[in-house]
Amino acid sequence: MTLAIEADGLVKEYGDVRALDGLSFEVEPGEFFGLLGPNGAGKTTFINVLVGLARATGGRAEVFGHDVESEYREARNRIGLAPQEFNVDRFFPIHEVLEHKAGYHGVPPAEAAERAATALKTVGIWEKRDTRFDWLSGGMKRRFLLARALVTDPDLLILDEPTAGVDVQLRRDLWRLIERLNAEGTTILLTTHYIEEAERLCDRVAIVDSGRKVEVATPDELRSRGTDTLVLTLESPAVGLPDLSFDGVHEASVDGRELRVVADSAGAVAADVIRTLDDAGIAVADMDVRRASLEEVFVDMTRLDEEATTDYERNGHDGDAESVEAER
Ligand SMILES: Nc1ncnc2c1ncn2[C@@H]1O[C@H](COP(=O)(O)OP(=O)(O)OP(=O)(O)O)[C@@H](O)[C@H]1O
Repeated sequence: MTLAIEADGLVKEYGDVRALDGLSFEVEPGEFFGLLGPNGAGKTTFINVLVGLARATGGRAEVFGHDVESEYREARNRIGLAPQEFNVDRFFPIHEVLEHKAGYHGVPPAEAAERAATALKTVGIWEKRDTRFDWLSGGMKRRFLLARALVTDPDLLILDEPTAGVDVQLRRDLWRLIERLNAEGTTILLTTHYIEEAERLCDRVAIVDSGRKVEVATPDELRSRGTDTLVLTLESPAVGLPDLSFDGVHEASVDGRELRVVADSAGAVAADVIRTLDDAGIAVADMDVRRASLEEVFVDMTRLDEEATTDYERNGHDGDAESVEAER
């Protein structure tokens, strides 16, 4: 089966900045795939390489089997991109902007007009069709970027921070719409700073940092790598604690009536903790388990990666880079 995205050892250097440092991963057709990483991790650079806005310094990438450089047109025609920046022609009514876009991708005029209408209706701004982009509200601008990405009927929809700066209601509307597109077969590549968004929408996520892949897994798998916190409410404030250092327990602390036990798995230690408390004459009134959020795991993973890089650099790596490539 042809992969939707195949990136293999991608490198992108801007002067002495290595925006991509050997990035490799694969996205299956029909997947909802998230790209997570801190600011400057290389997410937008990766997208720019896929859509031909930046030329990789090394490695290769394919979109539905087409090399993004040597088969630029074929690859690009499969992609709809809703970028982070509002890079829209501001002088034409928005329906015309969409028609031009479809025309540029080889769609004949009558069909282009039809597609423009459909895309505007899909994102819910059809009544604004004769308005210029500048006159749309911030939320409508986000909707419009999505319409523009959809007008070429893409197989791969790339959404770079699609809900940045929109209100909660619109964010949920956009989620529903994107989920529907995915259910209808469109492959989605999403970058977002709202980890909750990735957790809710994505089948798998890649965590990238400093231009490198740290991990690829389902949100659930990633969360299970974080720690659980067992929160016990005691009948009365505890003065001292019995020894709770069972296998898998990272720490135990008490504050008044609240005892918190941080462990790899709350389920694996709960019975031992309660029995030990009971033996020590400490009665438990209530118990709750809090699983690590994807956000916590993400922060841990990117911090660990940061520390590893620093050690590596301390040990003599000079990170040299060559000249800046001419951009397309
Ligand atoms: N055109 C450019 N010229 C020079 N450096 C660049 C250019 N584009 C990106 N960079 C650098 O490459 C690195 C990766 O940037 P990129 O925008 O890809 O990160 P990002 O993960 O998308 O970040 P954010 O989450 O902030 O959007 C950064 O250090 C950035 O400063």
